[in-house]
Amino acid sequence: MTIGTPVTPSSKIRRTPACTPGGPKVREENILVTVRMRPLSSRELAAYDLVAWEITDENTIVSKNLYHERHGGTYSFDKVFDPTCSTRKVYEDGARDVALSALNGINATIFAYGQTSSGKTFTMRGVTENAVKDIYEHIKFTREREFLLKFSALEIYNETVVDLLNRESGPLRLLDDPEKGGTIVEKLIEEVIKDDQHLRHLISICEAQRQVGETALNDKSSRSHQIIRLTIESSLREDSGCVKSFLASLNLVDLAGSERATQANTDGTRLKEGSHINRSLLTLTTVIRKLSCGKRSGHIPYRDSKLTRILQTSLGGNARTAIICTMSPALSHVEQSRNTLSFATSAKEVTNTAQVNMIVEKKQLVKKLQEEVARLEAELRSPEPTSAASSCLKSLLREKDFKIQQMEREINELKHQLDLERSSHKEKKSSDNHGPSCQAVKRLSFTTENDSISQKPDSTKPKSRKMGKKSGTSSGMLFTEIRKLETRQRQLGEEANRALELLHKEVSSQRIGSHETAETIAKMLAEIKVMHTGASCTSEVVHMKDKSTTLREEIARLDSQEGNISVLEEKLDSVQRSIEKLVMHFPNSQESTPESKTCSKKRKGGLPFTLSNAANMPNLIRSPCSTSSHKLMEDEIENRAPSKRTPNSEENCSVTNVSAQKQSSSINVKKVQKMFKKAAEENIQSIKAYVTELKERVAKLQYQKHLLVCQVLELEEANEASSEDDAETLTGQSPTPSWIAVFEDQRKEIIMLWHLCHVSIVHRTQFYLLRCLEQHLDDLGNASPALLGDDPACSVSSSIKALKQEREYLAKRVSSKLTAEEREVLYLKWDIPPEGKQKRRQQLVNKLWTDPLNMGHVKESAEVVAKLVGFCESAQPVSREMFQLNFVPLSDKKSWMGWNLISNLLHL
Ligand SMILES: Nc1ncnc2c1ncn2[C@@H]1O[C@H](COP(=O)(O)OP(=O)(O)OP(=O)(O)O)[C@@H](O)[C@H]1O
Repeated sequence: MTIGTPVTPSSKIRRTPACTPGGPKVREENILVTVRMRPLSSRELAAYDLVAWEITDENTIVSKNLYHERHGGTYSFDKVFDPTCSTRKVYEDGARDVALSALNGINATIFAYGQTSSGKTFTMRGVTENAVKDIYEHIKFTREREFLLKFSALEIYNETVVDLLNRESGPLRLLDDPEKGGTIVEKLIEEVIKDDQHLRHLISICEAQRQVGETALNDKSSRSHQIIRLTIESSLREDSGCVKSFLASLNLVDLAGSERATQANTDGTRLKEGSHINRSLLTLTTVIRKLSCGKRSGHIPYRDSKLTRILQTSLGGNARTAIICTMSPALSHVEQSRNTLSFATSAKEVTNTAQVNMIVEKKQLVKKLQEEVARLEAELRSPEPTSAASSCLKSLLREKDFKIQQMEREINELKHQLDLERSSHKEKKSSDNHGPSCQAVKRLSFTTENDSISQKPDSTKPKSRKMGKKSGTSSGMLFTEIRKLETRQRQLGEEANRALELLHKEVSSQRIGSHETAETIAKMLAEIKVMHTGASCTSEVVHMKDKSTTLREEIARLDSQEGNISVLEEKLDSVQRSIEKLVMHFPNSQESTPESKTCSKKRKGGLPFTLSNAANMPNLIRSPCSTSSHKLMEDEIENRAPSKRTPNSEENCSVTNVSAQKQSSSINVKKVQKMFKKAAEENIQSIKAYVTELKERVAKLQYQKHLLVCQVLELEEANEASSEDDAETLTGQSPTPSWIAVFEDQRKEIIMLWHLCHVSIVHRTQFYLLRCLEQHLDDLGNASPALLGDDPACSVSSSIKALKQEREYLAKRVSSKLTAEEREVLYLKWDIPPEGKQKRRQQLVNKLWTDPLNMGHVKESAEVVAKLVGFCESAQPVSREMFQLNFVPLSDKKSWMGWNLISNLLHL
């Protein structure tokens, strides 16, 4: 038989005719729905079952209403096939046209739907066989085109996707296809088909691999949904340079059948399978029912089952679809058959918008590739992290942390704005309106050196004191913050100064390093002193002007001091370099004793010059005559030469006594010299560590300053906006909805940054749900670096490690915080196989918060984490409002720990 280009019956095509090369024509058409009734089965015959249906014409089926029930009924479809109809006829009238569309670049799906043992597999086998035959006939007679066919097959068994060509690959993940808007099955094998025999062979492999089991209704009941996919690509053989190729896929779907446990007589594994089958079919029915009410009939729950996710484009999307509904004629199954017919009736109303899928012209492709190459080249040219990769990562992490915090701040601001807008609309502008500036002021919780580290807002204070302040008070607070900042800047200068002085002393007293180094240090010392005096003068002048100056002037002034901080940073850099040189000058700098190694290790744990002990810094710089050095020396002498030990240890400290020792023992003189060297070396190391710390603190100061500037500007903008809003409210205009869009966008960005920075998932959940988990965070014992405010420069690896620990912690709570049923549902939903290298609960927790681009996944992860940390302990489900812009006012809650953390981060 010769088969030309498949033709669609004109009755089925409502708009644009068949695909025309030249542009992607969209065609809108309803799903083709046919019904096939099988003969009574031997079981049914043996049970003397009656035929409950009558096919009155090729489109109509009528219930015989043997029991004279009220719900009789007539059903009409594109075709109704009686039990005598051959599968070839079913294929020709109910599937062929749709199936062969795939040869012309239109996606096509054919599936069989019906109760268990109604004949789905029987029908789909025949349809597939016929389709393969016709496809190869078509290829044979379409010589002008070249075809490339690929084959893949999967089954969905107990909500787990398995590759039928490679079962060993285990459960497969579904990914969203951002380009085509559908779903991709990750790692699904696609095999190029050589010929029709090869294709048949592959189909038979899948049949053998599929999950089949015996039930009371069917000896070989399919326990999974099977999808065979043929991808067909074709192009004209002549290479004219601008020829379009077609690309489409044909899905041949054999669904598992709906079943009643009582009828199918299932228990154990079969019962579990049955419940999964029924659940996914229910989702399919819901999707079809909703689509039949029109595409704009609200949310279509494609994502509720793997089946509907995979078939999404075939259900109301870019595909032509044919559904063959199979049914038993038996009276004993009349209810199930009625359900099938009702599903078929809904499916008839579903409209698809299929279009010809063309591959881009070659020239365009070449252009695209060239662009891509250019982009990659540009990327290669841009500076790459080199040997200092880890420090780059650190600074990147810091930058991202900063960005996250900034965004979190902005989100909170937006949320607050929205709350305000809402309340202002409700209360119609009250004179005691809480302006947005309050929020900005509230967030200004920098701590000074003398403040306590955890400056949580005093919840006992009346709310009105915290929230009810007007912008005047806010400005006052900002002034204070600016002053604090300046004081800190001054202190830093002083400390840098002190460090240099010490270094200078050390260099001159020990005569270490070159003369040049000593001179450089002296010069830097002088410069920093000048800079420091300049800064103090400025601050005094400002203090005089205090009352008259405006916030913006303050910030401008603060900005003009930027240079000072940068200079300070540079100076510290060169100090560091000088120290490096000095260290190199120590003759035995490489051969540190085990003891000095221990000392330096100890220092790593905690620098000697923290803020609190900065005043004691000079005491910590050890001179060879200091008690500790002396002790060290004594110990060494005691260990090495006990007999020569001098009773008066004070005498050992002076050079004269050392000379005396020299006379008596040359070994001891060498020892003492060594002591001196070591002490000097350690002093320099201490100063080096201190300078490094100073540098970090200068960086923090910069950061703090930026934050302050942002907040002042924000405060002023907010005040302006607030007055505009007031004016709007008075004129009765509604607030702008762009806040919502901005909020959504920023939230997405934050989620991505959280992911990239390995931020604690509890923190993410906390922020995502915008509810207070402070108590739970305390319980967690700050398991993650994201919860620790005192180490902003923590490394990526430590973040990952902490995140891992956090996941382990959460995994331990799975059993206690989730019911067995909840766990089971989650395991199925999240594709957690019963057997795996890790425990199921760990696997589940490992999957949480892993797909930042998928908002559904983010929402579900937040829900699960919230449950695990006990957030939803009151058995209240996580409300929808939490994920939208309808937040509970924060004033009712404890303050959120996050902002305090920011101030901790800023704590110098
Ligand atoms: N049209 C038909 N003519 C003759 N026999 C049929 C027909 N349809 C189905 N059968 C027979 O009925 C039995 C059940 O069919 P099948 O396994 O295809 O049902 P199913 O709907 O796929 O069931 P399940 O959902 O349990 O997998 C098989 O033995 C099959 O050969």
